[in-house]
Amino acid sequence: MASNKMILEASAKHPQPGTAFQYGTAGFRMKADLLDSVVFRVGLLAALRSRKLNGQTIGVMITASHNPPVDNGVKLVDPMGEMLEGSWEPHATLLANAKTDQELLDTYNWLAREVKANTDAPAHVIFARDTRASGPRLVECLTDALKAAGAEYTDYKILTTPQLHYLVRCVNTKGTQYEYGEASEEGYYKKLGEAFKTAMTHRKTSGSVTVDCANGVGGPKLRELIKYLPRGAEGGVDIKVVNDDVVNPDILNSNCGADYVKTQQRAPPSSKANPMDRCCSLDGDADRVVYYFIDESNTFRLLDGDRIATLAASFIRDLARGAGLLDELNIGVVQTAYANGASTNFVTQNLKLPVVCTSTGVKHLHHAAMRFDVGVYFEANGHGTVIFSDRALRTLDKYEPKSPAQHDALKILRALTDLINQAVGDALSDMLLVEVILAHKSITVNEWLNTYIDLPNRLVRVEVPDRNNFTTVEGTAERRLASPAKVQQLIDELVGKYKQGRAFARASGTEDAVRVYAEASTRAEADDLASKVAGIVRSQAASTA
Ligand SMILES: CC(=O)N[C@H]1[C@@H](OP(=O)(O)O)O[C@H](CO)[C@@H](O)[C@@H]1O
Ligand SMILES: [Mg+2]
Repeated sequence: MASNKMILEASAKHPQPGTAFQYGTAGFRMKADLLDSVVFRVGLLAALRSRKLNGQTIGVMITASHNPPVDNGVKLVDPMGEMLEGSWEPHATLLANAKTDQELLDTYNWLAREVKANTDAPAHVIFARDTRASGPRLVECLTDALKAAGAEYTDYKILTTPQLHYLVRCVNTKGTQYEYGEASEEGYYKKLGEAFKTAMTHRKTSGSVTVDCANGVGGPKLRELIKYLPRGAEGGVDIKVVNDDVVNPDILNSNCGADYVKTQQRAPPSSKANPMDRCCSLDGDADRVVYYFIDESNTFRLLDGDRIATLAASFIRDLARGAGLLDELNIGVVQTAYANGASTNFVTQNLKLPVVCTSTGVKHLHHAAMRFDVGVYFEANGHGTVIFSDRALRTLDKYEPKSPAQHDALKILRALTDLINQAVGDALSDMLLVEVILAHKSITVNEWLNTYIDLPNRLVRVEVPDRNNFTTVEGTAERRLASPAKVQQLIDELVGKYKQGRAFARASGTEDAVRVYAEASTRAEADDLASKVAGIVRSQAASTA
């Protein structure tokens, strides 16, 4: 039973440090030292959210993903394993910014009335954390809140972010026709392992895959998962795990991991991979993956989220056709404006599938993907997954194949619905998906790369006095600026001068900067366009400051 006195007393242990906080694209994320009060307050909100949703279980993940080891963060997971509903993000911000314990209590009680949540009703919360040194302390802040708010909770200790999302979905679907899986860490490995084995029937991977785990939680979890997977010789996959040192928390995300590889456009310096070896990198909480290799002329080649999306869409489309279900299933791809134009063309022109462009941030992509029977969504940086609608699952379930070939395709499609994490993008599950597809298509990473040629592109970060001056036009998926006045017009005039030119600028949702993206038919043109657009942004930002 929650009591005002208990909340006041517990809150007094975790005073607000006088910082202004905001629940952003990826929850709260910053220097771990500043987060005690934030995590405490997120605990109160998790209890409230569970109560609002009739006692369904809410997840809390403590992680700062690819950020440096001194940072940490916290985010909420809704009952089906999806991100917190957008309309509740301001509630989190409001609680985090209450200045005193009394103000916090008043805000909490006001919020409970506002959302019509009975603070005495049962509340259920589960949580986990990544490997950061600040994790255990922040867990104490969280449990102080859950106790004070009278919520029942389970501590799942150290997990990847997608594992926690999986568990939330399992707990909330238990005993229903949509039961997602066994609500335990082992249940996660078993589900992926069995689906992988089925999807690999009569196939084998070529060579091995080297997985850089960013010295984060993905390392020990991948080692565990491997125990449930058949090896290469048994029709499975040989996985070499590297950068999996979680004993020394200071090397997390340091010169390795998906963010390093994507932003630096190079393999981790520690990599011992030979030319043409298949490699991939996870990020610090294992919800993001990119593939890469060094080609025969020693050039680094990246296979990012766009490449995974096109590979998956092409495979699933072929399977649907093979099963005789292509007309039954509405398959689509969801990208953001950062997707390479060549990938968008490949999907629409070669695969003949629809592409939807959304604002940045996985929750936008996930939402748009839900409108398809099979929605393939990835951000270029490797966040993403494939989701199957209830209608698609029912169709796959009741369909009776009319030939052995249809039977085989259907079997693989069904296995994919279990292999691919339906709650959220999952680096471990996505990696197994890529391995399955490469084995089925019997292609190398080089052949995968040559499916289409990327347009040269450049992403530039521009620091401005106030990024909030940069707003986008609604309905354009952040591809056009509404303010400062004239900027968009100047960008348009410039872009028209470049062959296959495309460029846009938008304020980052996670960093204090404006991001400029440009692509064009040659490297020199893409670089030139990016630097000129950045110049426009800088000068207009200065004139509006
Ligand atoms: C260009 C880019 O990579 N943007 C990233 C970054 O968002 P920004 O709003 O651009 O800062 O962080 C998000 C959260 O991790 C991620 O979803 C997104 O893809
Ligand atoms: Mg992450």
